[in-house]
Amino acid sequence: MTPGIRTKICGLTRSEDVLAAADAGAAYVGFVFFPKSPRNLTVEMAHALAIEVPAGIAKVALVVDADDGLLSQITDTVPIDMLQLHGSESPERVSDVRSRFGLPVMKAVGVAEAEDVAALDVYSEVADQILVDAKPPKNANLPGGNGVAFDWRLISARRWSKPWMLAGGLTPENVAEALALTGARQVDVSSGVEAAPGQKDAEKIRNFIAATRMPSLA
Ligand SMILES: O=C(O)c1ccccc1NCC(=O)[C@H](O)[C@H](O)COP(=O)(O)O
Repeated sequence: MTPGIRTKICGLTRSEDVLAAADAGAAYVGFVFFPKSPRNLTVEMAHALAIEVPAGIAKVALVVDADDGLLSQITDTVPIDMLQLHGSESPERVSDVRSRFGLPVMKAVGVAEAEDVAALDVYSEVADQILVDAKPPKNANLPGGNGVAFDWRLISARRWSKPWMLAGGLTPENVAEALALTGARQVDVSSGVEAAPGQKDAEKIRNFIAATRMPSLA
């Protein structure tokens, strides 16, 4: 087993899925606060799930262009460790959220073509982590969690000054190749470990994390 690759299982909605992620060795779990999403949680639901997460696994709250009211509601109610900003938040807003809420902030940046990569440099200056995700398809209802990958070669020679995660269309079958091509040390997955939108599949979670630990990724 190769230590070192850290996995975030995003969009958990059920207690059994939290336990499956923890048992499989997830480093982070993500809770989505976005009403249009099939993975959306109320703060009460998120609180109930968060208190079941074993110590040592970081709990991430994912929001999309959230105002301070929603962020306060989440941070006052749910014991989270990190905020994931997954909308079109500006670099200034990222800094503002960091200082107002006193939590590390991960900014998601969508990549579809070479020119999108520049934004990663900008956000890596202000965020604690960056999530290098696929840009949503044009007709998508969601800004993330679409199960769509981008061309990993676009970032294969790139490094940033902050920790970063690779996301977008990762699956148990392709994650080893994605890691080898990009050099990522952290990955984020939602759709690729689901049985249905919002319902994780314990075997897929296990297979996904096992695939990140292949000896070639040492
Ligand atoms: O999952 C959602 O429903 C969602 C809604 C709004 C913004 C982001 C959302 N998900 C983001 C993620 O789950 C991941 O951070 C990432 O986009 C990878 O998702 P996937 O391609 O499904 O593995």
